[in-house]
Amino acid sequence: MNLNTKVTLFFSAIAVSLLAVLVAISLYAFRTFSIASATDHIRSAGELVRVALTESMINGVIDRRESFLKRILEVQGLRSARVVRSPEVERQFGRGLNLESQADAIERQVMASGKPSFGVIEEDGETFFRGTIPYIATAHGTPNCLQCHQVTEGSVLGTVTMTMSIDGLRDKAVLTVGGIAGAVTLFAVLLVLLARRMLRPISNTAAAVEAAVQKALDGDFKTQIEQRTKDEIGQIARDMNRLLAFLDSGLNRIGTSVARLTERPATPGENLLTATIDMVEGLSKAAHFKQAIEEDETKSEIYTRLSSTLQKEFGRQEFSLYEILSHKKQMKSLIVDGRPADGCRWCDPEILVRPEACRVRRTGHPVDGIDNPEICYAFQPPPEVGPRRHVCFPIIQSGAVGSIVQIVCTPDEEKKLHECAPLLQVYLRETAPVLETKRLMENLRDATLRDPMTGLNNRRFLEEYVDTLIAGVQRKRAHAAIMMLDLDFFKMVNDTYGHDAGDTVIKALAGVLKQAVRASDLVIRYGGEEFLIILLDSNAEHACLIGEKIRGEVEAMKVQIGGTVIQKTISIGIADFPGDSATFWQAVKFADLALYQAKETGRNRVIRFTPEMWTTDEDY
Ligand SMILES: Nc1nc2c(ncn2[C@@H]2O[C@H](COP(=O)(O)OP(=O)(O)OP(=O)(O)O)[C@@H](O)[C@H]2O)c(=O)[nH]1
Repeated sequence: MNLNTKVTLFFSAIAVSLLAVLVAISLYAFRTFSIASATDHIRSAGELVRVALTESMINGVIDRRESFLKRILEVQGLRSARVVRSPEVERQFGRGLNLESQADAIERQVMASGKPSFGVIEEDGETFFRGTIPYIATAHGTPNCLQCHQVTEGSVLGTVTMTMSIDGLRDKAVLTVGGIAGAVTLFAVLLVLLARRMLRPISNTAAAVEAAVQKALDGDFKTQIEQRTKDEIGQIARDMNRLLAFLDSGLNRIGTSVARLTERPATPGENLLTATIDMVEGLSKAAHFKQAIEEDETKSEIYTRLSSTLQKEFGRQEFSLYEILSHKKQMKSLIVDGRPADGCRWCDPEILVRPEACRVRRTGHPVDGIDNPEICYAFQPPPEVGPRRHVCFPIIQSGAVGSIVQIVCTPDEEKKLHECAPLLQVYLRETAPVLETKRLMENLRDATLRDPMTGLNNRRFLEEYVDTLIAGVQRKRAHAAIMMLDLDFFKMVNDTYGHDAGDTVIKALAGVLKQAVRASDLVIRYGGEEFLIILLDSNAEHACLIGEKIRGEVEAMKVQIGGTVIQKTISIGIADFPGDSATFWQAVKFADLALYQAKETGRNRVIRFTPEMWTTDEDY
């Protein structure tokens, strides 16, 4: 209900109430006044009749009283008048005129009580005021009643009954009350009109403010409210316009900044306010995300967090995360649909071994398979899942594509995916430098754990890795064979051909050793020309066979140095962990003892550790 209606109803209610009260009071006052007035009239007329009758008696013309009583009816408003004799008077003077002895009930009651009776009566559909007044015998006055009437003082001599029409009075009352009602109604109507006129600027301004607020809620702050008056209402309109203008320019500035951050221009017709709120919320979440991944320890944790963010924040269930292994010129699948995976689900697996087949990897740009479904031939969703679209984003690290995020969706999710793409790219931009830092740190760490000359892991790596290794062996209740290897008379190579030649031989040996074992086995450059091989899930017996194979391959190895071919042999000692010792480093020492034995017994041989070596060579 608007203000105008409320005011109209309010004043109408007041006017009706006022009218009702005034009419009630007026009617009551009129009635009271009319009765009082009629009573006085009848009392006066009654007294006149009494005086006239007394005079008639004195003058001896009492017989002509009937004519007097008829003439008195000519008094305006008086309808009937009659006198009734009391029984005492009848006894003294006879029954009198025809009607004078026919007292009705009221007259009898007045005669009995000596008290007048007044009241409104209905007769033949008409309303009258009737008064019956007793004539009381009194000893006062000249002549007094007792001079003629043989009654005691205070006796009722008779009654006079008169009726008066009160139609005139009623008409006047109706006229007066009608006048009052009309005046009140007119006053109320004028009051309502005046109030409405005064309220119009308020209600119009209120309606304009309401419309402006509604538009503002829809993101449009450009509305201006008409300033209709110069009073407080005008001030409200002016202040509201200032507020709207302030919000409009502020929101535009925020929106522009946010759009710049998200690289997402505002789309026509969208609610700028809610879009900005959403984007600011998104940016805030992205900032928290960045903080979280900065505190993550490894790249793997970052990818896992990114994966769960894609699921929880973006509602994505089908996606892939890839990493580019630049030094191997390969791509690695890390996560598919939220789970760790090393294969492809949504792309041709060829991209893993030939990253150029991946369009994002090749171009360094996002690939939008929604606008252009045929854009990337490597996108090959499994036929059984039905139609799918994809958008792929690069994560640029060190100026090149370091990782790739691929989002897959059904055709009816295209719009949603397009909408969330700018914010997703914000997340990926936040992720890029953190991933890059982690990658550099991992490379740095890798460098400290690797021998730069051979590319093999070094002794420090073994020291760091040993706990994991032992835990793995113990968990699987398996064995690990430890193989200690040392080139025979290597010093001669340096002495004869120079240190570079010695390096070349060591590098060639590293290649032979790497080739001789499985990728899961560990080949470690343990010292200068000393190597350690750990064969996982193996035992000493099997290691002896491998050791023999290595020994033969090293013996057959020919290293070309200038015009000279160098051939060397190698000695190998083998121990079993935990077969020979439950302590890993003790088992390494046993392998070293076996190597020492191999050297001692002529070199170029493979010797498996036996417990006697420990007891007989305690001084070693
Ligand atoms: N060129 C080169 N030589 C190295 C490297 N590391 C260790 N050496 C040399 O390897 C030689 C090892 O010699 P020794 O331990 O005395 O033994 P050996 O001559 O191999 O004889 P045996 O082990 O007893 O068969 C030393 O001369 C070291 O200087 C390296 O990285 N490059």
